[in-house]
Amino acid sequence: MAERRQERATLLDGARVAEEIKAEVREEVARLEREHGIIPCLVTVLVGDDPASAVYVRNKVNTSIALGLRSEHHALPHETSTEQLLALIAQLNARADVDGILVQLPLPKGVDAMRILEAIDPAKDVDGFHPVNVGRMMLGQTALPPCTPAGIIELLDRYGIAIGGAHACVVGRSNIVGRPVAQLLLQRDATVTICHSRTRDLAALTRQADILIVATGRVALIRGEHIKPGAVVIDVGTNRVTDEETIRALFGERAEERVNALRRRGYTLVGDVHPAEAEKVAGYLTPVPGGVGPLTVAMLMRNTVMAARQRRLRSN
Ligand SMILES: Nc1nc(=O)c2c([nH]1)NC[C@@H]1CN(c3ccc(C(=O)N[C@@H](CCC(=O)O)C(=O)O)cc3)C=[N+]21
Repeated sequence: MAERRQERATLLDGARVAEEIKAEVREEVARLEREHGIIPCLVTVLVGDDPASAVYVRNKVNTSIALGLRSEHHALPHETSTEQLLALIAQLNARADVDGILVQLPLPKGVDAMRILEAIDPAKDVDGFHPVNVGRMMLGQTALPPCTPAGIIELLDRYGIAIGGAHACVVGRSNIVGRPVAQLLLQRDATVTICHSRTRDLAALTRQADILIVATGRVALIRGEHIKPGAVVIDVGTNRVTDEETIRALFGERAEERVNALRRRGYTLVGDVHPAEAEKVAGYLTPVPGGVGPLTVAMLMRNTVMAARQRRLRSN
């Protein structure tokens, strides 16, 4: 008898794995205080009033507090200058009680984001965005890895998905996800293809991937035809969709719940992967929300504790 493929992809429960990681971090925080009197402190900086950024930062603050970390938040007006931000960073760099500095992106157009990121002390760069940390990661000396890429690797590991020897295809080449996740996968001995907006035959490449990672910010860029049957699909997209028609097209028979969310909140979150089509082809799939997003926050907490240990105890 012919082997029957499973009807639907297994969902990779990022939210659950994030809870596991956070529980580990909480224990580590308690131990640091008990044994060394150290309470790691994360400082968040938000410039302007983008509503999505405000949600993300609040989530980071609340999670820090829930895990026993200290949290300090700076909300600055949209008009803040590069010089004013640099002055704040210099103060935070100099403070012995500050372990992690997170400047929420995107910054307003008037601010030179690269100058800001380069000004953060690499030892306090819990986002892993400073060129020194990016360079160290390239060399395999992963001091503070970027949170979303590190979270994706953690998710694959905790589900027992083999990376070594697999063909991993990354769609997207951003500094915060595409490039670094490709690098981490390479370090774990995957064969890595990086695709982007100028790639000629996207489907021909993505269809060869055992592990497909999509981080483009384009709703439903990846359809059923882009996916190798049984592949692991990691959807990093977090797009706010506000029209009911798109939601119905994306979720098929399961649209009702999403349409309700839209009516309640004014939007619903969707990824870069067409969920109804992907479920029929992929072997494993991360949902949006509840997939990669929560892992990003969990890894930020872990990085903050790691930064505290490395800087204050000179060990890890
Ligand atoms: N300096 C900096 N560091 C970042 O790590 C950073 C950033 N800037 N700018 C924006 C992106 C985006 N990002 C997310 C974090 C958590 C969720 C998350 O928890 N999402 C939930 C849903 C949240 C919701 O309902 O809106 C989920 O997917 O289940 C999503 C996206 C971090 N980023």
